[in-house]
Amino acid sequence: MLMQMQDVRLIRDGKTILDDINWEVNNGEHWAIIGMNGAGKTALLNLVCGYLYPTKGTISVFGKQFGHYPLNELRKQIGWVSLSFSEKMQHHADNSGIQIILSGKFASIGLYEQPSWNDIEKASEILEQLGIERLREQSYRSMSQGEKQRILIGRALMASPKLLILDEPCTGLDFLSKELLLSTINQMADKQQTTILYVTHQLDEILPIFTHSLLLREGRIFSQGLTKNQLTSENVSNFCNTPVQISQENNRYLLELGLKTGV
Ligand SMILES: Nc1ncnc2c1ncn2[C@@H]1O[C@H](COP(=O)(O)OP(=O)(O)OP(=O)(O)O)[C@@H](O)[C@H]1O
Repeated sequence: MLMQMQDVRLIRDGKTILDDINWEVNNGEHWAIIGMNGAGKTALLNLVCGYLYPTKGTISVFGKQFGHYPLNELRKQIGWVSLSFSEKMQHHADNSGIQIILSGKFASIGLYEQPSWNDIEKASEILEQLGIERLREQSYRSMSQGEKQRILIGRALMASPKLLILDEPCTGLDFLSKELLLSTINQMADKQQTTILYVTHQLDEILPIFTHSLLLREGRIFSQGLTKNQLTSENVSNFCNTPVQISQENNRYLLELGLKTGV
């Protein structure tokens, strides 16, 4: 088992942000975490990485319970790609694609240590696997938003994380860049050993690689399990308190408002 939360509650400033969280992630699974704004998705990820501590309940990551494991060791094995991280990277915008990827080895923002030949080889492999070799020498500053996201995923992979968190990676991307990013994620899931937790508001981003889904509403798990059982018209209609019709086309989920009458 990779991660387990038992009966977790999180209270901050007198407000219950998460409650009754029972969730298990196993090797070989990739999870989509779906929730509206303010549902508690970021808080949930902060608990996984030990940036927040639960008010009640227990959390184990990689088989070790919190409090029994140095958090910096744990975090080295978790890659987290988010918009706030991408903003921090702006201070090192002169770095090239390969330099940014290499910095992931040292968990630093910016490259201060001399990488070995093995590191450079690994970074080159990642560039190739993600289909972004052409960004190798290009400055981060000059990359498009979608290219930056793909480089940051590469950076996270450099540390060979057991768990990779992609926090709304398609935010701000145009439809073409979004499709390119999704296809990169698809390829990566195929070739890397890492388990992905993918946070999103959008059902069309939930690729077939996401075997499992967790639907979070107002700080509680609304439902969880195999994606194909979660993303049904009935379940999603109940989840959003609005009748919706879910269909699948080319292995992608589509959502339409309103139920078809069938007549
Ligand atoms: N320190 C805090 N004190 C009080 N409330 C907080 C604190 N941190 C988060 N919250 C609240 O907890 C709720 C969940 O926040 P969170 O950022 O986890 O949501 P989210 O699902 O990631 O939302 P979004 O999709 O908009 O990013 C929000 O209502 C937020 O205002």
